[in-house]
Amino acid sequence: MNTKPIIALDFPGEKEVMGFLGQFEEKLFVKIGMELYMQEGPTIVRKVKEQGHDIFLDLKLHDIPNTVKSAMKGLAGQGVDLVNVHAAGGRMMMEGALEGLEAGTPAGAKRAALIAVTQLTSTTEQRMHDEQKIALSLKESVLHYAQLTKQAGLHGVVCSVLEAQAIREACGDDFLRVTPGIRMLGGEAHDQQRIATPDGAKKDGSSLIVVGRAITGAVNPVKAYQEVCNLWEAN
Ligand SMILES: O=c1ccn([C@@H]2O[C@H](COP(=O)(O)O)[C@@H](O)[C@H]2O)c(=O)[nH]1
Repeated sequence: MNTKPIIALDFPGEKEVMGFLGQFEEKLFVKIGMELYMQEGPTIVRKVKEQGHDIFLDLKLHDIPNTVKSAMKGLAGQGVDLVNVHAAGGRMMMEGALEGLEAGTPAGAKRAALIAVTQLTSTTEQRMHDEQKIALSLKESVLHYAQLTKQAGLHGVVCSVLEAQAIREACGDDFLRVTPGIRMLGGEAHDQQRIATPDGAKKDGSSLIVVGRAITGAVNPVKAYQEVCNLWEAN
């Protein structure tokens, strides 16, 4: 898998996305999430793909197993490289997602890797206790979801950098730890709670980093991306 930092294309529409991508000369690894997909649908995936970029389609599916299986079957034909579900949907749902992905991938095409969100990087331990009524520590909860995800046969998880090393030790180095919540030193956290720098992420066991506003909100996004790459690749 491509290990370049994944840029979160959290834009309201195609015009903004193309304006952003047009500033880059190289092929990127980008993330299309709910904001963009809800506006533009599969067309934006096709158009970004046509430009030669790798795509993480971040729709975080979470429903009953049959529904997720069918939805994943539909997504499988869109030619993306990475897709995801919520681990809280349970083992049967994740197995269904994998079955749907296998069934929907066109013959001869490469199947997307499937990962599961553990605890969102915007969540704190206190909020998890108060709102989800999970009595474990946040790290234990993330680790539990990672192990459940591995048992279901998926390729890895979305977690924060703070849990990446423990997941690597428990689930093995091949099991992906995809970490959003990346900020440059002293950068504004916004709604993120469990954050780290790109070099901290590499040191602490991330396999892939997801970076949105630190790049898309920069005055010079190409320069900001290069700075992220330099820190990520330095270690
Ligand atoms: O736990 C999660 C899962 C997904 N995300 C997504 O990553 C990006 C992060 O954007 P920033 O601007 O760098 O904060 C965003 O698209 C989220 O939907 C996450 O942050 N945390």
